[in-house]
Amino acid sequence: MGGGRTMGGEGGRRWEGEVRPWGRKQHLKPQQSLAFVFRSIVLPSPVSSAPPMEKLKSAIPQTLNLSISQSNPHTLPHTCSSLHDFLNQLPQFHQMVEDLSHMETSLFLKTKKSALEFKLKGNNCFSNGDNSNALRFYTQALRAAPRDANDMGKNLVATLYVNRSAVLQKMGLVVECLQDCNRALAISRSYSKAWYRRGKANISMGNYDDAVRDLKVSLCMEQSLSGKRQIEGELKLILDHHNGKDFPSDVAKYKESDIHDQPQQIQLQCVSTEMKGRGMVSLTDVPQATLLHTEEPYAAIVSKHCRETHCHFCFNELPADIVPCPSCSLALYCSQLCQIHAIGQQLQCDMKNHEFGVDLSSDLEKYVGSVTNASVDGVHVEQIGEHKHECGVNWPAALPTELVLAGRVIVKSIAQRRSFGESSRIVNLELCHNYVQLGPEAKLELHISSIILLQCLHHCYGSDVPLNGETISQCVLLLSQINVNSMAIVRMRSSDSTGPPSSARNHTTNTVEQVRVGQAIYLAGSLFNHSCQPNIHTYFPSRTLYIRTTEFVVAGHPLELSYGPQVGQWSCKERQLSLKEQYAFVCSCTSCSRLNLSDLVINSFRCLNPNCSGVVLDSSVVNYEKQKVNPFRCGLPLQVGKLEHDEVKRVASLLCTETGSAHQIEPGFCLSCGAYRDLETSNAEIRKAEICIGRWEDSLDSVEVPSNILSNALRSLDLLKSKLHPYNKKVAEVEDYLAQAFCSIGELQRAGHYCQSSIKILEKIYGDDNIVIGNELVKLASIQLPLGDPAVEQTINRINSIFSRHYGSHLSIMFPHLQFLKRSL
Ligand SMILES: C[S@@+](CC[C@H](N)C(=O)[O-])C[C@H]1O[C@@H](n2cnc3c(N)ncnc32)[C@H](O)[C@@H]1O
Repeated sequence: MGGGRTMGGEGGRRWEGEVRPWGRKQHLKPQQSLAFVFRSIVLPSPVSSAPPMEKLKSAIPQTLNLSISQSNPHTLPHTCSSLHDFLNQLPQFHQMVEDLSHMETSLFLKTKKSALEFKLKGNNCFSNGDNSNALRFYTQALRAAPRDANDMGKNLVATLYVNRSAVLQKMGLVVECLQDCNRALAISRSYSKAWYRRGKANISMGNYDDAVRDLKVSLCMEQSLSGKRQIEGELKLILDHHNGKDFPSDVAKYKESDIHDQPQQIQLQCVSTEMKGRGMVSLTDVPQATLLHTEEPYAAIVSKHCRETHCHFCFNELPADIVPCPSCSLALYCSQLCQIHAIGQQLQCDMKNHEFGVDLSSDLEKYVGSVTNASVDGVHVEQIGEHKHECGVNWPAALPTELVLAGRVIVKSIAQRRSFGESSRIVNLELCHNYVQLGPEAKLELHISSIILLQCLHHCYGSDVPLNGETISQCVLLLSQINVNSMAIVRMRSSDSTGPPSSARNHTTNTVEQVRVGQAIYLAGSLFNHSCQPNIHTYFPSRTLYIRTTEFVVAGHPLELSYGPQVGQWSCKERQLSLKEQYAFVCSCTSCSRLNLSDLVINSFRCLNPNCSGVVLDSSVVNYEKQKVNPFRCGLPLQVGKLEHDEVKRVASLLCTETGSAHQIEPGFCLSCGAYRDLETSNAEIRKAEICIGRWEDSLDSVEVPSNILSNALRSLDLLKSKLHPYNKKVAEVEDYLAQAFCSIGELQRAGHYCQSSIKILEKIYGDDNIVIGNELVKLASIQLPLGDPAVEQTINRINSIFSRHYGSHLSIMFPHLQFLKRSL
């Protein structure tokens, strides 16, 4: 279950496993093309006057358009150079580049004026006891404040950190409060208020030795008499309670050492395959749940919709004490360490203010040094600096994510090229790409996007990013590499991580959702091919890629993840179409090339013969299934090993007989007994049932589900069951919705019944140990718990076993809700 390659919405190689949240249908989303993204660029004034991409496109002469549409990697330098020459003559193109890359037009520059406005709002909220808004405004002020701005003789950023620390303390967030004090002190060591507030935070945390030292330093720094008296009072109160304890450090938030699991010594090898290009295998047998591979991204970027909620470096959720970029108002980090990773330490050190002005005892002097240097000097930071070149200009916010990611790749390549003394190319990742398979529209968009991106980078890097046919064509190919190789960094989110509902009425079940928080390029990770029935699983506790086997894999067998589509999630036809559309390849994985039971039943009809459990297929399925090799006839093992239920075998009994039979895979005819079903009539009735169910699904979001709608839905389910095969996925989906509806009206017994029925079908089409089943079992456990159903123990054990297989020792980091479920037993 791949994290997800490429650009676009759900369904691509961007979700690590299918998750079916209650009440939401999973639809195939068409790929979001660059055209779409560009059309949707909304640059707030004053940049909104930038000419839309469509205008640029329509200005391009027909002949140039034609040669671009016919271009290939060899002719790219020529077409790129011609388009560049053409665009260079257009005033609106220059205007667009100027709006995107010039600091003067930037919407993300810091200004003291707006910082002071936010500060004032924060102060007002704080005085009125409105802590959450005070927190919000101080954070806004910090985003807006230039790092060298002064406010009433003090550094404005330091003042804002101290103000925010006061709010955090009031909110009981003492660790965050202490961290903000540290940040203020890293800027201004002689800031008495910051030492005082730090002392208070240390008192709350029971760190009395530190609290006393903080207050002593604060006392030395304090100018006013009233202030001195207040600090003396506080010191007096705590001097009797010495009990030195360490406080948690700000830098502890992103520590590689938090993750104990190390990849085992499995030797992986990149091999060439006939159908899929390069691929990865292991040289030895690999047991299930083995951590095979970990890798840092070559470049990574936060998703647009997570910019305000997730750290732009490690992609974890932002805490209350957000650390903004010191140079622009766009980037946000969860800690100073992540900030340094993203922009480099240089900027921090500039801020250091070594003057002190007061004589301290050597003991206190040492203490001050340890506090004010800790956050920047105390840890080894690999300075990636991937955001540095994006600071204070519009293009990183205005251009599509994959284009900004390409910018990060190019900048890193340039830095590497410099250190290796190379100069001929701006980028060469040696990854596969899909340029030749792209349509005319997509090729044109890649040309224009590359020219715009390189213009923006050229503005910052000058001759290091030359603008010519060669460099633009390298960028075009890079974008088509990002198309097929980038992975989505996803996080599992549980809808209820706090606890069970207090009453059965209006119960909402717990669901697990995946959030796409970022997009990244992993060089070795890009060499793993796709299988619709993968044997490895990828996940991202931070921005590091982890790959683990989900089953025993013999030496030399391909190690393959899913780029999105999976057996059980979609039929073979849907998977093939999706992979073709998004990655431009015809999937030749085992599930797409050999008959398997899941693909036969997932969209099938019931046999008319009441004593037969055979499947009836429609023509679109038949066309795909007919092209597959029949493993049953060839004596090959079943590919969906976990589907060896007798009853499922019976539905395809024809296929299981090695001798063959008179029956063929033909639309409308039962594969088992050959009985004919009129699919046109069946489909008409199914459509009626679906309309009724659709109406009912729409009502699920309302507070009360009308009872007549529920009884209609139950009737529709009966109708579907009379036409569709018992393992048709539609039946599972309707039962899942019914479980949700019964939950919402407090009928948990019935909810549990439908939830279980749905899971039984999904087990047949996905296999018992698929992560999807684990996610469905989380819903079931959240129904069984309030019912006091003893079966919940077994459910939770199964969840544990499925998720351990996928996340190994990272299970508690990836899915903290499981701890809660276990405690509830
Ligand atoms: C992320 S790359 C994987 C490594 C790639 N095979 C290579 O040689 O660099 C994705 C590309 O590999 C190929 N590929 C991956 N899985 C495949 C599959 N199941 N069937 C056919 N081609 C596949 C496709 O060309 C796809 O665009």
